[in-house]
Amino acid sequence: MERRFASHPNEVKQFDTDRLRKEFHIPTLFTPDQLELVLTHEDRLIIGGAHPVQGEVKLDTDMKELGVEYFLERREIGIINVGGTGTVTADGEEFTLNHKECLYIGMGTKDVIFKSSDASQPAKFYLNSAPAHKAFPAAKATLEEADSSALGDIKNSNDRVIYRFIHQKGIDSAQLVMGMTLLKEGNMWNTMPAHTHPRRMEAYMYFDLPEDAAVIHLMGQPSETRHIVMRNEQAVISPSWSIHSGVGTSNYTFVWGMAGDNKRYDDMDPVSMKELR
Ligand SMILES: O=C(O)C(=O)C[C@H](O)C(=O)CO
Ligand SMILES: [Zn+2]
Repeated sequence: MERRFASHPNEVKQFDTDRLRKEFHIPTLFTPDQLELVLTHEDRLIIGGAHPVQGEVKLDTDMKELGVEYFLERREIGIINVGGTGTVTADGEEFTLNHKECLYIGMGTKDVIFKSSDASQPAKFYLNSAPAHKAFPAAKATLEEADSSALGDIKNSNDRVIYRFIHQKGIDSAQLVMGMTLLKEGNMWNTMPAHTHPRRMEAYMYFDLPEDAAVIHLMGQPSETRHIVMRNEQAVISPSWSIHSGVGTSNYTFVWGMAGDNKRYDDMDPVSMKELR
């Protein structure tokens, strides 16, 4: 498991492209038959991917790094499948996850195993895991079951639908909030006007992007922005002091996940367009 430390906005101002990417960009999430994990000290979120192709992948790491006996002893996890159909088995209970479906597994679950249903169309399980203090039941949600809202419009090139899976009025959790935003064809902007939420950090994972396409992800304090060029199936860490927005060279989908003081999706501080620099 890779470890990333938390950052101070005054320090981040000085970063060049390489350093920005080293601290915030997660280039590889899906390696065949492996588990990729990055633990950020921003609210201790673990961001990762399980990509079982020929065999099973177990949710496991060097437990010394987490100071526990098993991965979910003091953690909860949200899983969204961005690949072909697969199964997640949590302490013997099997859940089938189709493309763009979400599963939550609570604290105290000892064994989590990922498997693809068809090796020629393998599953890609994107993972966000946050520290938890209480056990909540495992629960699955499809896009139809998620709480959704339409946002933006074609005039502003940001016509999109936000699906909330794990949140205050949906799947219950200790602190994890997770969902997905789908941009309609011809729409390239997400989260503009931008916002921050000093009560929570956030991670984005962009996907459904053609191979030669990119999303120019914006981060930083509103008056001190920087950009990170993102490719398909890559993630980016957004500290609580940072905006998180992006414009694509084509439309795309992204998974967002948050951890922090509260689970109120609408607890955001809007940034006025005039403030951005
Ligand atoms: O398209 C959007 O706008 C989003 O999806 C925003 C995220 O949900 C977010 O940043 C929540 O804090
Ligand atoms: Zn946000």
